[in-house]
Amino acid sequence: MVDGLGLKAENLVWPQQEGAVVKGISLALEEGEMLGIIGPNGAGKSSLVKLLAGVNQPAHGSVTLGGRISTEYGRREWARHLGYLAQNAPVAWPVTVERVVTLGRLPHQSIHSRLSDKDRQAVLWAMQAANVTALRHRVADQLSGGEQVRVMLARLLAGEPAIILADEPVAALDPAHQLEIMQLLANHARDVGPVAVVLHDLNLALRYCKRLALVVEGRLLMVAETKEVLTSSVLADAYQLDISLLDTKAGEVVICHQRVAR
Ligand SMILES: Nc1ncnc2c1ncn2[C@@H]1O[C@H](COP(=O)(O)OP(=O)(O)OP(=O)(O)O)[C@@H](O)[C@H]1O
Repeated sequence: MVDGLGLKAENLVWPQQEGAVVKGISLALEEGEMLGIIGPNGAGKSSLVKLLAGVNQPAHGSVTLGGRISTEYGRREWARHLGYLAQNAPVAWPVTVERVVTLGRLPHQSIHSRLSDKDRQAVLWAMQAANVTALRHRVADQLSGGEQVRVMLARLLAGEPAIILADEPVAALDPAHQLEIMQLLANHARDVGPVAVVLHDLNLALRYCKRLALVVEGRLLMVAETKEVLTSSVLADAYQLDISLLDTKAGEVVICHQRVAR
């Protein structure tokens, strides 16, 4: 990570002050953490992550990486530090999975350079990490939705970014692959650099994220330790949900929820 200083957003407003979707959010990713971003549909989570990722520029406020404002970075340099996985990112190209994953090396290559051994190793490692090696010769746009998410994650990992921003990466995955990808992201946070992940599954948030940022109507309602956010009163406010935390025999805590009676 650049200077070990991480990613910091201050007072982000988007798309403009009038009718803003993101209404003045400040947030910093801490070293070694996997931050969960939660909140109801339409709250502004994806819009926030696109601002953090530099996909959209704020009307007000700033994003800094290692103390430098995001707009001072060239696109390749930025992409070497920060990997962004968009929500429902479709694989739009009728090329092999291996080719798609290899595109993840672009930030490390000059325009006409050939693949180096390091590039090839990174691609093989990324395919293995995202569990798509068996799919490597398949045509990417013919894969299932869940397989495509894993391919796009492999493409991101091949770029070896320090920071990962992932927008609902597990929404289309079966339970086993959900756990696999969440563990992969948690390992990245522990060993490489911070991860911010948008989640709707509160049980996954509880299990994998030490801190949660709760976004409601374009504002950061709360950013705190996961167990402080996942309480009955906070979730009743944010989602109109009645929740119970249940201790299982295996020692894990599970969230059960139902709509608050109107
Ligand atoms: N380019 C845009 N211009 C104006 N409004 C937008 C734009 N993109 C999204 N919105 C609106 O901003 C609001 C927040 O959308 P966003 O996708 O950020 O929410 P979200 O919290 O990620 O939702 P979900 O959980 O449903 O994915 C929505 O009302 C959406 O219609």
